[in-house]
Amino acid sequence: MSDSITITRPDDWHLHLRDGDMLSGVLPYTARQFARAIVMPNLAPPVTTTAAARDYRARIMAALPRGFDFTPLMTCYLTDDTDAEDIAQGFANGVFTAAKLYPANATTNSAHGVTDVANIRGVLERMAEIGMVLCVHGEVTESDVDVFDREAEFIDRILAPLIADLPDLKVVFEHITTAQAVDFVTQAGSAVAATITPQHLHINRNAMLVGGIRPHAYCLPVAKRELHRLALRAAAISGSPKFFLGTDSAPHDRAAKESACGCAGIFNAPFALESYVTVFDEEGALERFEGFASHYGPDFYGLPRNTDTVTLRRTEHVVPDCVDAAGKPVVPFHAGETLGWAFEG
Ligand SMILES: NC(=O)N[C@@H](CC(=O)O)C(=O)O
Ligand SMILES: [Zn+2]
Ligand SMILES: [Zn+2]
Repeated sequence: MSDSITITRPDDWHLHLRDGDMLSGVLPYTARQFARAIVMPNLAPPVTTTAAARDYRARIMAALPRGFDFTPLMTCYLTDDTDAEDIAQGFANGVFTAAKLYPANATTNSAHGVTDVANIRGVLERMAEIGMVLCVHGEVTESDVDVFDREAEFIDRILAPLIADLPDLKVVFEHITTAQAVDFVTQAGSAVAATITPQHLHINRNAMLVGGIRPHAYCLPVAKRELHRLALRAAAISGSPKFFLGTDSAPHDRAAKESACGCAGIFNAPFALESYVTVFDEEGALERFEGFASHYGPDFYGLPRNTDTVTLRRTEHVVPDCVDAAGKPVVPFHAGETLGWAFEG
């Protein structure tokens, strides 16, 4: 039983950094562990143009404390009116790394999202030509579809036809939560990959609903039955380069979560690597952690792997009930639990 593990420094391929005080408050937690992160564009208003992404990236860099080496990789929030020329130029200029498909009203700040993928067919075709990755929040939004079925329905109704139509388009099916998504990604060609969050490896829907309603376990896509969690764990530790790390760390201040209509999102940035490595350890797959955390993401995006390393050590520590994010209290994932691994840097 090894007491420590040293791996190539990881990147986070799905992250919400927010803006303003919240940005300053949460950024150090991510920058402490990760070299780069795919930064989600669902601000209010969303980041829909190269100019807006350039400004947002500058605000992120201004919020980064001295001594951290961190590179934000920006994404473009696709709308029905996205200009293919603008995002292609943003990609060519190194402002955009990817573009993000939010089905309209699927999740937090997605009201300006795409109402029908047919409306962005030209943009997606252009992205396929230039090799720009499409990140997807994969849930349908029809009111007659049960919330627990929305990801599986998305595969059948939207994703499978899209991939058949544009087989060269690089697609990351983000924060997958179902066995159906695991199967779909496994069987798809090499242009299709998926990210997996720590929470979906640790919790099923009971964690949210048994013994009281627990708003800090609520995120979208919502955690599913145990059989899905087990399928996700098997995928994460499989060694398949199609599955890699994306935390979907999504901070909301405590009051916005503990509400009659609580926001979706789990803030896992403070102990993200500790959370993931626990899963690989429990599964007896520590030797496959580095691929998932540090290799398959950059390989898929066509970016170089990081060259420095980080170390995690087997040490018990209790996760605080609440952390401060520039004056705002935010409840972290695993609050009050004891984790068996600590990040050393
Ligand atoms: N995952 C979440 O539950 N919430 C995210 C949005 C998202 O990734 O869908 C957020 O921005 O809060
Ligand atoms: Zn999402
Ligand atoms: Zn997200």
